[in-house]
Amino acid sequence: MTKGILYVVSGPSGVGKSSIIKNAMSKLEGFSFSISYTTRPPRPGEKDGKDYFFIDEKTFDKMVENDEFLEYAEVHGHKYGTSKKYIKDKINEGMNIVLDIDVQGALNVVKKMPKETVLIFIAPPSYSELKKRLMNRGTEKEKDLKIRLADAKWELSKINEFDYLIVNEDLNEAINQLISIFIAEQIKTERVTEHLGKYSFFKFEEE
Ligand SMILES: Nc1ncnc2c1ncn2[C@@H]1O[C@H](COP(=O)(O)OP(=O)(O)OP(=O)(O)O)[C@@H](O)[C@H]1O
Ligand SMILES: Nc1nc2c(ncn2[C@@H]2O[C@H](COP(=O)(O)O)[C@@H](O)[C@H]2O)c(=O)[nH]1
Repeated sequence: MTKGILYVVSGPSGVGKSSIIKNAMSKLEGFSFSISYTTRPPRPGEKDGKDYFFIDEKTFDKMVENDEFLEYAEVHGHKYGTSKKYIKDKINEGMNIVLDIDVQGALNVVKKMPKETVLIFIAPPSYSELKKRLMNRGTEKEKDLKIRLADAKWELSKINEFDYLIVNEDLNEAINQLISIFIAEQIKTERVTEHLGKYSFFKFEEE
């Protein structure tokens, strides 16, 4: 069975990761989104089991103790983690998985699953545009907004560790670029040649 690919989409808070991922995934089949666990309180309109699994600190710490996370991190003052079982099961079933996680998390995932992981960084056209997007979204209080913008500086310094860089200036262009990465990675020679059983061209037979 062909293994799935783990697409890890990362970048500063407010850059547009969720907007790009949701749009790209709505246009493709065979992709599944990994819903993270978090101790952050839900925002208005967010649903448990759809946007995140919203859990308390005690439950989160218990999951860490039980080794249930592929990776977990404290991000902008809250804890976030990726389910190890979900990822391993889906990848082994041949499903492609999309993760929306922070930069520390992304770098930890690639260490654990280097063969399956594709790292994609989403950058803003400028720092002031990032600030504007976060402020317009209006989901964070002044204090949290400052933390997210301060964290962005470190995150942006890690761009070179990623396989792909998308600058999200025009949203539609960014969506198309993500879709292109998704598709191109599926036809990488190293992935295709592992599963050539059903084709005969490589046998150089005359028909
Ligand atoms: N290209 C764009 N131009 C202008 N606004 C954008 C663009 N892309 C996304 N936005 C807006 O920026 C805001 C932040 O986007 P989004 O919530 O998708 O970011 P995010 O990276 O997922 O944030 P977080 O990491 O905090 O979850 C939203 O209000 C979204 O509508
Ligand atoms: N390391 C991880 N980071 C995660 C995970 N799930 C989400 N995130 C990242 O957290 C920030 C903030 O998200 P928000 O929903 O509170 O705005 C963002 O960068 C996400 O990508 C995870 O499981 N692990």
